[in-house]
Amino acid sequence: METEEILQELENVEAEVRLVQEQIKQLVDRQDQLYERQSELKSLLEAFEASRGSPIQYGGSSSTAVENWSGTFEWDSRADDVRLNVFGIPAYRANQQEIINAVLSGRDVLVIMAAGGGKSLCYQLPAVLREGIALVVSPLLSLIQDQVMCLAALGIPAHMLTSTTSKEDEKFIYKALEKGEGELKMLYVTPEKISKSKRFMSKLEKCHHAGRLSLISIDEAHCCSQWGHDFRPDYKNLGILKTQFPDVPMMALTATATQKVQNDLMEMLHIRKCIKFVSTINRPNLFYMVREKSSVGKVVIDEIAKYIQESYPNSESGIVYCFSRKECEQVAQELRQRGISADYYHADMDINAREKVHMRWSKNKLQVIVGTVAFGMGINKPDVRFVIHHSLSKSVETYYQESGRAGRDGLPSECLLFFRPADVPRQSSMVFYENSGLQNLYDIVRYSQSKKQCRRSTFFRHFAEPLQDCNGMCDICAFSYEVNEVDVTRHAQCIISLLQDIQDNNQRLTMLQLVDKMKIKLKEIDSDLKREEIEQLVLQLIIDRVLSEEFQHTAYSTNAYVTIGPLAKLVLQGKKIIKLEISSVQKNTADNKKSTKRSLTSSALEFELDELRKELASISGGILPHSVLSSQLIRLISARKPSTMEELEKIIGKLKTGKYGSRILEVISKCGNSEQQHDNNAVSKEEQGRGARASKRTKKEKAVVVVDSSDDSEV
Ligand SMILES: Nc1ncnc2c1ncn2[C@@H]1O[C@H](COP(=O)(O)OP(=O)(O)OP(=O)(O)O)[C@@H](O)[C@H]1O
Ligand SMILES: [Mg+2]
Repeated sequence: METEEILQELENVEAEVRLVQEQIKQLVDRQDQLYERQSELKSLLEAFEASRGSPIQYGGSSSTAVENWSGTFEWDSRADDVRLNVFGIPAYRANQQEIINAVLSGRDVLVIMAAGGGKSLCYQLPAVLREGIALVVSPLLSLIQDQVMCLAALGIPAHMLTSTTSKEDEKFIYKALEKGEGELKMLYVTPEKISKSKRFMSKLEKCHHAGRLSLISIDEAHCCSQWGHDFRPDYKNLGILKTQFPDVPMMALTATATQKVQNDLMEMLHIRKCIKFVSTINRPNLFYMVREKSSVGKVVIDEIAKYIQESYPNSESGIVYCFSRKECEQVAQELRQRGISADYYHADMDINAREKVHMRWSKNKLQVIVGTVAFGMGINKPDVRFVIHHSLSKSVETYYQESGRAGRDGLPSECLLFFRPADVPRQSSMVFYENSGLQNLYDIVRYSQSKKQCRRSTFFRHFAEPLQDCNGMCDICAFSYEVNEVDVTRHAQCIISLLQDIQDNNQRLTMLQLVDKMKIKLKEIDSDLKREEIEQLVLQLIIDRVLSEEFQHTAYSTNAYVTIGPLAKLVLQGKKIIKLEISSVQKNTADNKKSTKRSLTSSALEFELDELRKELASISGGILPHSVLSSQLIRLISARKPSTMEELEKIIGKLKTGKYGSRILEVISKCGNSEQQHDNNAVSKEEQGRGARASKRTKKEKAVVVVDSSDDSEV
């Protein structure tokens, strides 16, 4: 062999080795994911088998087979009294009573309950009932402040020990811990206090020694696990609490946790024998929908503005999530120009400016917050009626969390995602280095692209939970689209050979460039695929690992390119058939309109009560309107229209009736006569709104792809 020949072959062999290594890496990643899924499915199966013949697993407690936490307990009547007359809560929600019973029986408890499910009551009520001081660990100052303020409004002595606590308050708290002096029932701290303050820990030990530490509660417990979405290093050290105070019942609470996170946090907190209460992740009051996103920025904003104005004419609260800080500012400004009260929130702002925006929104003085992912865990507003994603989230889990900030009060709310394929490469170039980052992204892309599969089913699958009925609460189930499955294997082969040629010439293509080239090339095979369908196909091939994304760093950004993937060969050999879902018109029948009948507008009385709670909140030392009366209580009062203090007390309890009862009854009697008239108007307005929304959903724009790669991003 000539030297040149050897070199040539060596080069080829090395190139192939690189390719094989890449394929091995992808296969190993895939194997890991499959193992993880396998273990999730096995646990699911075990759970099914364990619960066979006994009550349902989800929505019921996983411990029902062993102990009956819904039976009668000696504290039942005291607990009922505190629930109604102190917290103003007319009835327990799923699992709350069982959890409270387990804690009051002295057991360690893990609570997995969806956002807004009512986890706080599960530790606040036992804290009131048990002798001594309950310690609550919570990750964010804003969450702590909000809770302490709400508890103070209910007359429950709660304090916080954080970086903002004054010397005087600190002294009061330390005295209460050490000597049992002063009134202190609940103490909120950030995890740093446990891991960094020896002084605090020594006071806590004294409190425990004197038998006054009643309960330890770890809120947002998923922060313990590095597999969760919000890992906090200081949460890792909280295991010390169980080691030091083994006889004090500990509760760990979180909104969502995969099996892996659950196991991890039980391990970290040393509560392996805890009783686990898993409620469903389903949020039946949320309506999920996806809309095609125009490539023209202004058109997207027009659509968002129109949607908000038509669906929420009474300035109901909402959030718009954007990809980058720059985008947040632009979108907020453009919404304002269209007459919507909106402001932005992102990590680049100083903390005071951020807090100011948050407070205006919490007090209903601002309708919409346009935020990046930085606007997250601290949000405690229960009456968020809509969450719009201007851009794609990075995973199903993130989308579930972000969209889940809607409707925490249990009332109907909407989650709308604007999707265009061009948003995918800018996300993938941010997440590709994360553990399973690309796979997680592709899962949410699958959610967004699907035209046939119920949106909810994605969440059940992701959290390894059995499917539940969607009840027409997603666009797919509500407006059964007419979908044709078209065999596009030939088109896929064409894409692969085009990419092969490009790679043979040592060139690369971005998704946008590939789609451009394909548009021309497909003419050769007489294809009538539209541009957006080619985009959809390229994305589908990436998700199905026929193609791959590859990344290259420049000084300013990371660029995503499309290359041939591990399964391309199968397609070329005709062993893998590729089908594309193409939807034509939607069947928007009267029937499915009926199934989405959601009561989104309020009656005159609800409106007046909402005004009243704002007024009462501002004269009650700046507490938030929802801690005066929740939206759900407003609905109950409007439905029952109590006319005496006694009747009102049955709905909102003694404490709230004592404080606000006379004003509430005044509003009810004033509104009595005009109510019917307003109701009629409201109904016709709602019908109009729905009609308009339905027709908007039928409208389709043509998508032209523009890849923005220079955006600054939050992550
Ligand atoms: N049994 C109940 N009936 C009516 N409202 C309730 C009940 N329990 C709690 N709530 C209300 O539901 C709202 C959400 O409760 P909470 O803040 O405890 O939710 P959470 O489970 O902690 O959610 P997140 O995961 O978002 O923190 C609050 O306004 C609370 O007052
Ligand atoms: Mg909570």
